[in-house]
Amino acid sequence: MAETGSKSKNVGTGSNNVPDTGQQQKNPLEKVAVSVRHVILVLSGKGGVGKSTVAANFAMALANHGYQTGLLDLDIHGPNIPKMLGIEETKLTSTNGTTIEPVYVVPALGVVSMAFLLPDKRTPVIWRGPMKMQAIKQFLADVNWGDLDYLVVDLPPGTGDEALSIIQLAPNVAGAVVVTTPQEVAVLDSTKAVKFVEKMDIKVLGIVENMSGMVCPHCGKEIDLFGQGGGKKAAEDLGVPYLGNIPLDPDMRKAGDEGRPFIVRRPGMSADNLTWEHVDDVMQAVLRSIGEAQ
Ligand SMILES: Nc1ncnc2c1ncn2[C@@H]1O[C@H](COP(=O)(O)OP(=O)(O)OP(=O)(O)O)[C@@H](O)[C@H]1O
Repeated sequence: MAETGSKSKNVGTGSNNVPDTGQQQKNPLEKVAVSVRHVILVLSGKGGVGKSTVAANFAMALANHGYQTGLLDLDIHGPNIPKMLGIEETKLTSTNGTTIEPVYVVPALGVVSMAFLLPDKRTPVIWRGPMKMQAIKQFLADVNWGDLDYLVVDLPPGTGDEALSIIQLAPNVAGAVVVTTPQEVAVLDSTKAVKFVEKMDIKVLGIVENMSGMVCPHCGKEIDLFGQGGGKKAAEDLGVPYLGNIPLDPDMRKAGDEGRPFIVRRPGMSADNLTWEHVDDVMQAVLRSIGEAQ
C-alpha cells in the first residue's frame, strides 16, 4: 500500500503546470548530490519495448534486495509507472508546502511520476523543452527523496528533451540501461540509444533484452517464441555489457494492465518465479556494471 503521509496536502494537481513550491535554494540540486548515491537512467531507442516495465521491476528488485530506491517517471507523454505499480489514483503530497513527498509502493521504494501532476489521463501534455527542463529540475530538487542508494529514472523512448535535461541536471549519474527487444528493428534503435548515451559522456551500463523468449503459461518453462539474442549481439558489437534477458511473461503483462506490482516479495525472500529470477539477474548485472555488486 502506498504511504502518502497523513498531514499532507495535495500539490500540483490542478492543471498542466508543474507545482510552484516557492522554494528558494542557492543550488537546488546540491541536496540530491549529497543524498542520492547513484542515478540510473533507463531508456530505449524505440517505443513499446517494455522500458517502463523493466524500470519498475528493476526498481522493485533493488528495493527487495534492501536498497533504498527512488523511481522517477519522466515519460511525460506516457507516464505508465503509477498504473503498473497500483498507485495511479494517488496525488503527490507535501508535508510543509514546499517539499514534495514521493509515493511509497513499499517502504524501500518511493515513486514520483509526471502522471501525478496531470489533471486527467486523457489530456495530452503539450510542453516545450524549457518547461520539461523546469519540471525535471523540480523533481530532483523539490522532492523529499531522503537518502537513496539508487534513483532509477524512466525516460521516454528516443533521445529527446527529457533525456538531455536529466543528463544535464542530475548529479551522480552512474550510467544508462538500454532496453531492447530481440527484433532487428528494436536492436537497430537500441544501437542509436547506446551511441547517444556515449555522446553525452554517460556510461552505458549495458543492454537488457526484454520480451526475449516466453514463459509458457501452461508449463511455466521458457519457450523461444519470438527469437532471442539480438540484444546480446548488439551489446557485443557495440562493446557494452549485456545485462541479460527478461522473458515475455503473460503474468507480467497482466499485472501491469491490472495495476498491481508484478514482483511482490518482501526483502530477503528468494525469487520463486522464473521472470523474477531474470529481473534479479539483470539487477545484479547492473550493479556489477556500476561496480557495486554484492
Ligand atoms: N517482459 C514482458 N512480458 C510481458 N509483457 C510485457 C513485458 N514487458 C513489457 N510488457 C508489456 O508490454 C506493454 C508495453 O510495456 P511498457 O509500457 O513498459 O513499454 P515502454 O517501452 O515503456 O512503452 P513506451 O514506449 O510507451 O514508453 C505493456 O502492456 C507491458 O505490460
